Amino acid sequence: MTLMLASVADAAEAEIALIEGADILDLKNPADGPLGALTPAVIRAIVATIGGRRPVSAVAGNLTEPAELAAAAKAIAATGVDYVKVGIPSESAAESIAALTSLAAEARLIAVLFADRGLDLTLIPSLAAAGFKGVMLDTAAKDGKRLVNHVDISGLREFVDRAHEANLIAGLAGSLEAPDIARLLPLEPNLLGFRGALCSGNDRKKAIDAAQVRFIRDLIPRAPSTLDAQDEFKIDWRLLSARGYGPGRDEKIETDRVFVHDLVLLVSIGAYDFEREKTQRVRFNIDADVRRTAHHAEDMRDILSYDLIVDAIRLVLSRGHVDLVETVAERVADALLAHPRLVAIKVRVEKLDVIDGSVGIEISRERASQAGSLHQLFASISDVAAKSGG
Ligand SMILES: O=C[C@H](O)COP(=O)(O)O
Repeated sequence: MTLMLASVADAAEAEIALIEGADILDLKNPADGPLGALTPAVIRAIVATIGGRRPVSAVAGNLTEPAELAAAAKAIAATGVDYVKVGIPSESAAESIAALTSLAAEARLIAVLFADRGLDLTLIPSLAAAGFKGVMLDTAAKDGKRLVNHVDISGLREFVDRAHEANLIAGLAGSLEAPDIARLLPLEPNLLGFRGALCSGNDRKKAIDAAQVRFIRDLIPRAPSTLDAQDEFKIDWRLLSARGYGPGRDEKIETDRVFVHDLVLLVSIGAYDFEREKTQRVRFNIDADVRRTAHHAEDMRDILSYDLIVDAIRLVLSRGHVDLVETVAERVADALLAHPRLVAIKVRVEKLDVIDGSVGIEISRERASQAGSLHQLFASISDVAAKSGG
């Protein structure tokens, strides 16, 4: 499952983040760049205040010289935090990893790579070999550009997948905003990290705001044990389903339609040999029937964003050549039906360069029942927990 990491600057902020449900408290000085460190004395005091109620991480500072970085990380590890986040400088990555290897044997280190400083995915196996526990992708320049402005959705999936293949915790951060969350959750990162989005005016140097922490928290599914406490999951559909009840196709569910129309992308598709050597234009039309909330939609908690549909298409296409439009349509429908709010979907995929006109497929798929949606949700949570060893 995906946990919420909240970066906090002092004990008061840590208490707010803890009360509002952040899963991991990350100690840093946001006034001093992306990985500004607090002093060991301040970190010790905050750790004592938190008193083991949540796991705590702390950053080692914005350092580029390997020996200095290792010494700073060692001092932070000695404060009693659960994890030390260490920025891996792109100019001395191999040397820094080597300098941190002995500490990695005795402390839990999370490497931070920066998406805006030339992301090098080949570092991931080296981090695993050096004994790091995890790797986070973040942005160094806090200049309004978000993580997805630097690495597209298929690149982010590759980052998460490579980290999991190396048995590392995978984290994503970098001026993430509320609409980013639903887009990143399908990639199944173990952590999503936030600072700016939790603060007044989305300004990471200002104080944390309890309402904003709550808003972000509400967008990330909680652990299964707390799911039943959420409004959306008050009915125990698993229990009802086991007893033979449950809303099926006949039950009227109020829906709204979210659509993406006339999206044309260059795709490697086709069963002929000559179609493997080039891309061709493919038009996508998607109509998704989405379960309506009981109240008027007011923020990201109430909707399914069209971004999710575009991302699902791009993720399906990023897997490489596909012979059939039918396969693409089924994969897009499957990916989107994993979203618990989606009730039914129509996917139309047309090849535009085959004849003077278009050829293609239109499929309609619907969720069998709400019990099905819950099954999928729980299955995906246990998959991630298994991947992260937790
Ligand atoms: O570790 C996560 C970072 O503190 C994220 O900060 P940000 O959301 O302001 O980029």
